[in-house]
Amino acid sequence: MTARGYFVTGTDTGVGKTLVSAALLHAFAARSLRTVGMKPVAAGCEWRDGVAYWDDVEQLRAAANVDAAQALVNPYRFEPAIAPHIAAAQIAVTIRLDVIARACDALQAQADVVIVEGAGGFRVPLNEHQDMADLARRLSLPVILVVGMRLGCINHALLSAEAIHHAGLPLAGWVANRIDPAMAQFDASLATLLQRLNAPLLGVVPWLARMDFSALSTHLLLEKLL
Ligand SMILES: Nc1ncnc2c1ncn2[C@@H]1O[C@H](COP(=O)(O)OP(=O)(O)OP(=O)(O)O)[C@@H](O)[C@H]1O
Ligand SMILES: C[C@H](N)[C@H](N)CCCCCC(=O)O
Ligand SMILES: [Mg+2]
Repeated sequence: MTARGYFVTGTDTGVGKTLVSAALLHAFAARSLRTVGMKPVAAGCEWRDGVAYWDDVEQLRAAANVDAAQALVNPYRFEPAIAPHIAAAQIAVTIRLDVIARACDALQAQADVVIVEGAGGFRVPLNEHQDMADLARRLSLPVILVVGMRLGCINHALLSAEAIHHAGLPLAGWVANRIDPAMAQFDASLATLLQRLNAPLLGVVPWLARMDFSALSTHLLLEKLL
């Protein structure tokens, strides 16, 4: 539990990375640590009264106890909810890892723990040559894998773990997030992942009708983090 931050990835987009990242921020804050969230690349905004909002960025900011500058928390944001390298190319922007790494350094100087949320899964491209795996490696952060528990997640989780290992990064832990309350064979699937993922299970997040990140943080066992 001594890492200066974690890179939160997932088995896919929409599997609960933001939810788990927010819960982690609350859990670390409950241990009297200064926390900040980072969403280096956000794709897909909501418009409210003519103003664009990126929900992940808002949620991470709300869950953190350090109020860091928006440009550090979220160096890159794109309007359409599409793959980031495509969104960037559409407006002639190149996502640069050095820009993100500098912002992360600045956040680390302001907080004890920085929770960096990826976008989509671990091999989502960021520019012509680099992807999320390169970013996690550049930031030198241990990885937390959020497994969205639904049919197909066993394969996605094992492939993600393999890619994290291949990137030379520690898989500090994984979280089973129950995104499909009707999933058949939930217990057997969880048992399979427990047997085959070579990392501690930090918690099982139940299907939640209402979001309560603070209560949710009690489902995460931080002491199991490497
Ligand atoms: N355990 C859960 N119970 C109920 N709803 C959930 C649960 N986990 C996630 N969700 C819902 O699923 C949706 C996707 O979750 P979330 O935004 O955290 O995914 P993500 O992995 O961060 O996606 P992205 O790749 O877009 O960042 C959200 O509407 C969230 O509220
Ligand atoms: C728009 C979405 N919610 C994420 N921000 C980006 C997901 C990119 C997925 C790319 C892919 O793997 O095909
Ligand atoms: Mg998210």
